[in-house]
Amino acid sequence: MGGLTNNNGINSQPDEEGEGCMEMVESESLVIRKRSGAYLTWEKLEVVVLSSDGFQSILSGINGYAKPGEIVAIMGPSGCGKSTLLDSLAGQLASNTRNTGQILINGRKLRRTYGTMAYMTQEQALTWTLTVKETIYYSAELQLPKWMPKSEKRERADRTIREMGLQDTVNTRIGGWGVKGLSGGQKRRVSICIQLLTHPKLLLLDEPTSGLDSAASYYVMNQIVKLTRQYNMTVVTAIHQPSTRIFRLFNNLCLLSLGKTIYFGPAFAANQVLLILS
Ligand SMILES: Nc1ncnc2c1ncn2[C@@H]1O[C@H](COP(=O)(O)OP(=O)(O)OP(=O)(O)O)[C@@H](O)[C@H]1O
Repeated sequence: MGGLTNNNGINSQPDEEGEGCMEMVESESLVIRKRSGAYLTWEKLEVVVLSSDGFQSILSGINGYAKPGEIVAIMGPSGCGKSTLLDSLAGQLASNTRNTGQILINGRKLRRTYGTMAYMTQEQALTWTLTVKETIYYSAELQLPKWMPKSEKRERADRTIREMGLQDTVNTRIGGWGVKGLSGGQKRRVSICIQLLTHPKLLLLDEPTSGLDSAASYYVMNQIVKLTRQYNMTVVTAIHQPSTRIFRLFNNLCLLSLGKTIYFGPAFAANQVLLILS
């Protein structure tokens, strides 16, 4: 079947539970309530980089899980392997790497179908000449399935714009290269908005708050928490030095050091570990 392919290379077909079909005949809110979640597990993950001298280990024996309606934060010093873990979970590792271990969603291997997964990488590119509305409308056109009427795509785009608090900026250009446009925080929100369009069951975010001040960071993370609960999403996010207020929003913490898990468990219970490490 030839469905649309979005910017993550995900095929815009109904997933194995046929949810795309349900959406054709039922209201969105009903579909959201009916959606089963994605229980993600990763076990004995190993990632190595291949080079002319042999190979170098980047991740070693990593285990963890993420549940629907909850957020797992991946933390650790720069270079410890946070992005590599997210790339592995997304099935988007660089071609010079090899991985072993098991990544399962609801006990099965990841099938990259419409609405299953969205991944916001650190370098998500936006077209600086487009307005926010154009960016989100074009993304909706590309990512949402062919069978969805244009009016519904627009509705979904408008709703997602509101959910990320971007309604006052819809006619502002993204900007860049000397052209005044959105603030850094607003750009991150546009990037997240694009990923949310398909209502993914699993959302992977690499540093959604990088470059933002503490108020903007809190706003972004708090919105993500609300949407995680509302859509029963499973969220895994890499984050660098979150404030205490943001840290309290996380359910579980996966703390990495030199490519190994040094803590995985409830974020509230991690204070002692973080104190010892600081
Ligand atoms: N494709 C690759 N080729 C060579 N080395 C790589 C590759 N991918 C990752 N690495 C190396 O693996 C280590 C972990 O990188 P990774 O980007 O996962 O770290 P990180 O914790 O996300 O860092 P940061 O917080 O700075 O973004 C680094 O030393 C990096 O240079």
